[in-house]
Amino acid sequence: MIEIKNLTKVYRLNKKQMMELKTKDPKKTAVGNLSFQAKEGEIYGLLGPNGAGKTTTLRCIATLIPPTEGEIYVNGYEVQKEPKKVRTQIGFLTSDIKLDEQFTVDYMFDFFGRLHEVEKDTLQQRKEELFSYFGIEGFAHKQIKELSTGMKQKAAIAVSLVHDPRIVIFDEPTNGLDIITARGVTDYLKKLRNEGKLIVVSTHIMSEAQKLCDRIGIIVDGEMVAEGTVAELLQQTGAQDLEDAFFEFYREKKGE
Ligand SMILES: Nc1ncnc2c1ncn2[C@@H]1O[C@H](COP(=O)(O)OP(=O)(O)OP(=O)(O)O)[C@@H](O)[C@H]1O
Repeated sequence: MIEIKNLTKVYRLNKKQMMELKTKDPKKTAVGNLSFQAKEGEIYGLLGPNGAGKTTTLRCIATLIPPTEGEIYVNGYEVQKEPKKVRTQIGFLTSDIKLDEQFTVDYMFDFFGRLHEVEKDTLQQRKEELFSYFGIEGFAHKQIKELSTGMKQKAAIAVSLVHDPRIVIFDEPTNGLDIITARGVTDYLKKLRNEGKLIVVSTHIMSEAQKLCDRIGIIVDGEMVAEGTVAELLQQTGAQDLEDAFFEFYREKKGE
């Protein structure tokens, strides 16, 4: 289970960033007072436009950056107090993941398996399962720098799942993938959910959120503006689909 209580993340901007944003304020609040819970057996989606604060929230959950204020509990472990314990519970994937270019997928999988102290036979079994599911066998022994974007993404997904985490956090899981590979990824996330795991994804693709997520939190300007199942969000707005519902919440937040 993930519990987020009043998460606020403020970035300190450098001079270049201040110039780019045309601001004199050296602080940027990316996420403000955000709270939500997500449980095992569901796919929870953070839905929001570019710059809404989705990646920042996921990175705080994954212990990659510290919250400025608030608390995040991952299966009872607080991210700032017990980050190592939190990392044993989660698999984190982001589309800008850096896999070492000169190594092979096979090597990276074994390397991360050892890092997570996965027992040798279990590691082999998981490798066979994941490589077969994502069609990685054909390029498992190629250097990462030789792979296409989609191949790299598949490799990154397999590596992030090496320790069979109870919670899977994917930042824009289908980013850069063709429709067939994207379907393979979303089907796999559903399979994990059906096995009782908790999946948290971020997306700005309405159709993906509508089809994939059991519950959705809509984020605008770092704040949660609505939360619920697709049916609940449609009911709250009287909209026909998630895109229309999103615009209702968006306009309300922006005072339009
Ligand atoms: N390292 C950083 N330093 C300064 N500002 C940042 C930093 N990272 C993100 N931001 C700013 O914080 C805000 C939220 O960014 P974030 O990447 O979390 O949004 P997002 O919802 O994931 O957007 P996208 O869909 O474009 O990936 C944006 O205004 C962004 O410019």
